[in-house]
Formats: sequence, structure tokens, C-alpha cells
Amino acid sequence: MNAPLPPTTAAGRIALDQVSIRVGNGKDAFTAVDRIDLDIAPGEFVCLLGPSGCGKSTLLGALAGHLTPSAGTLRINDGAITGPSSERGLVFQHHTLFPWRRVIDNVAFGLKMRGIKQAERHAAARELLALVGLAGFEQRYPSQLSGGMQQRVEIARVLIGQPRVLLMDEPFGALDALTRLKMQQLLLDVWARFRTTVVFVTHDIDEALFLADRILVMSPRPGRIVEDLRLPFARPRGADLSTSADFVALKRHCLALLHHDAPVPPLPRLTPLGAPDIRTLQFAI
Ligand SMILES: Nc1ncnc2c1ncn2[C@@H]1O[C@H](COP(=O)(O)OP(=O)(O)OP(=O)(O)O)[C@@H](O)[C@H]1O
Repeated sequence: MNAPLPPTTAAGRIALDQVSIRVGNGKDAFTAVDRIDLDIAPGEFVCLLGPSGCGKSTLLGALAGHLTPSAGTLRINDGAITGPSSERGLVFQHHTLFPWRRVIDNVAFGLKMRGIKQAERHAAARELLALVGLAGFEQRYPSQLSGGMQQRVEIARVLIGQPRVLLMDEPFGALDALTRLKMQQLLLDVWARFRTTVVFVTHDIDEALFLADRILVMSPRPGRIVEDLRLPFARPRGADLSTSADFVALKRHCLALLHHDAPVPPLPRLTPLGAPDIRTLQFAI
């Protein structure tokens, strides 16, 4: 077996061309996602931010290959997305671990399905469990772990498949505030190592600002991208970022974008912690 950890150079370019997605049946069918054009670079960390029901999960479902767009094309690494694939790892708000399998066997399950011998798959699973801070918990069952620990196992379980893209749908939405902050930091640490492309759905502005290279702000239904915001914050990022003047200014800007009845203030002049500078803030619409 190859080394269990994905190569840092793994490609994961995502390209959407005029993607629209209709959901529902018959006279109840409607357009949930409307004409989205998008190019996400390999290794980029992108957050989809928008109000409830704007189509974030629908768009993620199409990226996962679970939904077929009604119009437009959706490609990863120049190949059309025609269905689910192990090159795209999915993490949801609630874990999908097998309750009857120990942690190590949950993480190693994907390798078992590929016919990898137990010693090898356990070695790979142990390595990933250590990476997510769960060394020593290999023999536990999911029900013996806290919610944050279960999500750590879930992330390890997905990473073992060496995905080029991580698709995350509010993965920390069910966690308490402090655990959520810890998990955000953990995710950034893991991402810094693997540089997997990440598309992360959230309606939490702070979370998006803390995690992303780029925030795609969506309109209420039908979901369109109303702003493509590239963040100027240097990495690695620490907890102090969220109290910086630039963070607060961008938060105010995002809040106004999400509250469509309020006028959106012009972006303030930012003082980046490092390159790139204010000119990297781009606006799609
Ligand atoms: N299979 C379906 N059949 C009918 N309507 C659907 C289906 N899937 C999604 N919808 C509707 O499409 C719209 C977009 O849903 P989606 O879950 O993508 O939004 P969201 O932005 O992820 O919302 P939230 O943040 O609340 O999870 C919603 O109005 C939802 O009710």
C-alpha cells in the first residue's frame, strides 16, 4: 500500500459553468441553485456562506455527485462529475460512523473495502487518529466518545481515502462553541498538511472568516453567488484573529450582505497581516 497520507500536491481543481439545480417534483419543482460560475484552485479553502435554504447543501450535493444539475457543467480536474467518487470526501454535521465498530475499524473501513490487509490498514488508521489528536482511543466505540471526538474520527475516516476534495456540510454545527473553535483549529492544521481542496458550508460568518481563503456569499433562494470575497489574513491563524479590526470589518460587511434589507457598507481599507493586500478582495457581482 502507498503511504496513507495524501500527497500535498494532490490536484483538486473544481470548475462550475452556469450550474443550475432544480429540486422537488412536478408543480412543486423549483430552482434551488441558479447559474453558478466558479473556479476553485487546487488546495484552496472555500466557504459557502448564505442564509438557511439558499441552496448551499444542494450545491455541495452536486459536487459530491449525489445530485445532477439541471443545466451547466460541473468538473473536477477536468473530468465531469457523474456520480459519487472516493476522490471527494464528505463530512456532515452528524457523523456516519458504524456504532458497532471500534474507532480504528471505522477509520480503516475504506481500506478494508479496497482489500488492504489488517496490519496495514490499522497502521494507516493509527497515523490519522494521532493526527486528529485521538491516539489512545483506537479501541473505543463511537458512543464512548464526545461529539467533537466523533467528528475527529469522521475526518480521519474520510482522509484515509486520500480525497482530492473535502466537502464539508456544517461539520461543526452540532458542537458546543468551545469544541467548535478547537475543531476549526484542528481542521486548519490538518488542511495545512494535506492541502486538500476544501468546500465548507456554513452560516456562521466567524467560522467562514476564520477558516477560508475565500468566502462565496450566496443570495436567498434561488442561490446565486453574490460576492466572491478573498480574505487577506495570513496563515497560520490563531484565536486572536477574530478580534482584529480587519476581521470585525469583514464580519460587518458579510452581515450586511446576508441581511438583504440593509445597505452593504463599502469595504473598509484593510491592513493585511501579510501579502496579499486589499486588491485581492474581488467581487463577482
Ligand atoms: N429533494 C428536495 N426536494 C424538495 N426541496 C428540496 C430538496 N432539497 C432541498 N430542497 C429545498 O431547496 C432549498 C435549498 O435547500 P438547501 O438544503 O440546499 O439549503 P441550505 O442553504 O443548505 O440550507 P440550511 O443552511 O438551512 O441547511 C430549500 O428550500 C430546501 O427546502
